Amino acid sequence: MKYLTTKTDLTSLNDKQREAVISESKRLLVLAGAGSGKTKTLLHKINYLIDDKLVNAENILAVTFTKNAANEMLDRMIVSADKTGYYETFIKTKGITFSERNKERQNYLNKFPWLSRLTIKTIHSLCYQIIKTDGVHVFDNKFKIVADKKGNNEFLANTAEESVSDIIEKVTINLSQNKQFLLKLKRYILDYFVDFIHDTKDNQEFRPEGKFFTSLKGDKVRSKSEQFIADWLYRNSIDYVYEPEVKVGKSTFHPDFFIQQANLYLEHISNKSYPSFWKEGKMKIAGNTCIKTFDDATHNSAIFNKVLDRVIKGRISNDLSSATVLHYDEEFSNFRKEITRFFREVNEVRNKIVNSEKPVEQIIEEAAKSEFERVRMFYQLAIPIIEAFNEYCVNKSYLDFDGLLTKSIQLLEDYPAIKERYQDKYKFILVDEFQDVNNLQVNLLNLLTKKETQLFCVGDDWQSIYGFRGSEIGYIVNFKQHFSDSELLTLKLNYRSTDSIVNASTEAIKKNKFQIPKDIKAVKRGGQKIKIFYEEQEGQSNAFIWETIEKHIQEGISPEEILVLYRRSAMASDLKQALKHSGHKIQFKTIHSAKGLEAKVVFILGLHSNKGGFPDPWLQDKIYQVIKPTNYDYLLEEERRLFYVALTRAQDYLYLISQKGAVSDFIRDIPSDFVFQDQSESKEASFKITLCSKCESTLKAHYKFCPECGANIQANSLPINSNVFNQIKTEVQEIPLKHKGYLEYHIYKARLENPRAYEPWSEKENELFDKYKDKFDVKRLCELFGRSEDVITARLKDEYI
Ligand SMILES: Nc1ncnc2c1ncn2[C@@H]1O[C@H](COP(=O)(O)OP(=O)(O)OP(=O)(O)O)[C@@H](O)[C@H]1O
Repeated sequence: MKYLTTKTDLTSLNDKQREAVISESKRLLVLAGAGSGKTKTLLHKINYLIDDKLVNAENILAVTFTKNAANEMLDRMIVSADKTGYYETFIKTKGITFSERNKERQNYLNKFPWLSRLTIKTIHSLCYQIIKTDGVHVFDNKFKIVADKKGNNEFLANTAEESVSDIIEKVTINLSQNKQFLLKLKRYILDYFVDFIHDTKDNQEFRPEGKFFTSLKGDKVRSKSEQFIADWLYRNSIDYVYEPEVKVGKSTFHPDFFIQQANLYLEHISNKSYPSFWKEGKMKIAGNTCIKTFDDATHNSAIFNKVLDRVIKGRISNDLSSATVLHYDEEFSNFRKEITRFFREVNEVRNKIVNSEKPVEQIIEEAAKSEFERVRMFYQLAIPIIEAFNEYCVNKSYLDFDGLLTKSIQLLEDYPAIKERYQDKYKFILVDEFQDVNNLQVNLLNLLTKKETQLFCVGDDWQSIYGFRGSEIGYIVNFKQHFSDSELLTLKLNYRSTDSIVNASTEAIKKNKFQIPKDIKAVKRGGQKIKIFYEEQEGQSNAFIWETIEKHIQEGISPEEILVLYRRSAMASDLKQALKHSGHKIQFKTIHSAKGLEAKVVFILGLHSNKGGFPDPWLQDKIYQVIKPTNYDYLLEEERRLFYVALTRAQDYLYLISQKGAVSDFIRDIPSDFVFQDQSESKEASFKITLCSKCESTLKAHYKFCPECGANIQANSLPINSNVFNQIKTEVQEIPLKHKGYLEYHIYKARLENPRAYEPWSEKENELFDKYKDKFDVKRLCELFGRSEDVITARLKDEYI
């Protein structure tokens, strides 16, 4: 590239990055793989516009997708402006709190007024500002934000006390005053969460081997038809006994139902029922009234309702209208988990409908056409809930995150003068992580952009991981179709990771069909190949991870530079618990929340092919297919992109945790050239174990004190081999299988029961103990000091070592 003199220091950029910075293109996409300096390029562009092009900072808008990313951008801008280097040192200081950081950031923004004139914001925060300023035309500018979860979000000061799920539950309770709605909801929860009658096009009618269907009353019955009868009785508040025992002479029968109020037995006849003449005869002799209902009638629920009305209600004298009132709480008290999951799905669908920009009527129509009963039933419940939710929010002046966008779009569309004001203000719009945009966001960007505006986007289609909540990878892949007269520039050098990591991740992502092929090269050469650990039992990798972390820390890597990643939080709970006592504060993150991060050492957990492993294309659920039909391959590609994001967070060391016999397909996609060769699925973890010569406990080699007897290990240990260890751990049956292979069993057990019990005593604790030991009994001392009774007793007797 030709030699260039700029006021802005662009010497730390490569040629392509510099080309992007100085480009005058009105629509430019800088496309690159991970770690290739996209954000760095975008920030240099802002500096360049201000210093070289003398653009007024007020005319620049930089958009990100998370508050963290916006803050990170601001921090990086301050660092480049602050020539003293103080701010850079400050933000790298260990242990500074979130609010200290915010305060210092604000100080610096005051110090450099041009920086505070820049608009560096999340897209939601930009919309928030738009609605606050001009929202009165389309909504209410005194609105409150309603968030998915209570707690932290970027509009905390103006967030409603109730969360989205609170409101969903509230409106559902309200709708449940209608008994039909309440029972329909209960029917859904019982059928599809409790009884798991998933995905069958027609519910199975009869299963002779057992009772699989739950009635609204809560008992288990044998067939869908019997469930229908039981439900009908329940809906009409008619008490019944299912399969009562009837003795006639020496014979015992179990008719299907006994309805005491009508003194009536009911036998339901399906084509799978056993012949009933004999039974009927006997019942008649005994003077019992037994009526029969037939399966054929159940195929039409209206007819069957009539049949039951006639044969049962007619025989009951008391007033049915005085039926007991049903209460939401009572009906669902045993199904909290299930109803919460249902609400989550309703919310998911609610968000997807907004993002799809399809009218609700169309969704209702499509759902009604579904060949799956579960889907039809779901939408019969979900749509009234969503409509009631929307009405509730309007009445309370609440906007959710998508609402911020839809209202801003409506405002700019309906009020051209306001739109022009924003267009004139933001002459330069820079978008980071462009691969994550959804329809609404692109609509908004289009409204903010006029012909003269420079739109500068950076992104990586390989890292598009928010399709599940509406982002559209098509905008980046087909950028040229969506933005006319646009240009594309590709960055090909990865500065973050070693070549094994770059090559492995590039090979893995190449399996995706919907992508822009890129030839990415690593700047860093050499380094360790990727290591894969194959667990034989769940949790067995914990010891391996612990030891690897210890090893890297001893080599001088700080714990903050170690990152543990996982697909879903549950995958890490065991390891978190196991590492709690290691004393090292390493970072744990879901892959989605690790976007944009980098770390020297990365572990990726849960790379197995069992249920809940990785890949896990959960959106395949037919409920979501109504709004946006997607096939398995499409969803699998998003999972693969998520895997790519995880791999590319690692700078130097990458460890993948898999399972023997259930290896994730994604691991198989990594060519063996990039994997540590001493590994095979069959190789077991090795443990460094020592034996305390005082009490003969087995323990980890690096322990200083024996957790059992408190002896000094350095002086009292004998190395033992892992065979002894394995022998011990298999002998102990009461330890859950998943913990075997972690720490030697009794250390683990003791530490779980009383984590602090065996830690050495600090000076302060010694001092307090001496002060209080005569004032309290042993039990209280155990509570106060978090130690076991034997330790406290030993101390009281001055026997503790
Ligand atoms: N020209 C360069 N010379 C040296 N280092 C660079 C250069 N460009 C980027 N880097 C370094 O590479 C790393 C990744 O940069 P950055 O975070 O900007 O990448 P990115 O493309 O936005 O990454 P990702 O998409 O994975 O989040 C950073 O540590 C950055 O300092």
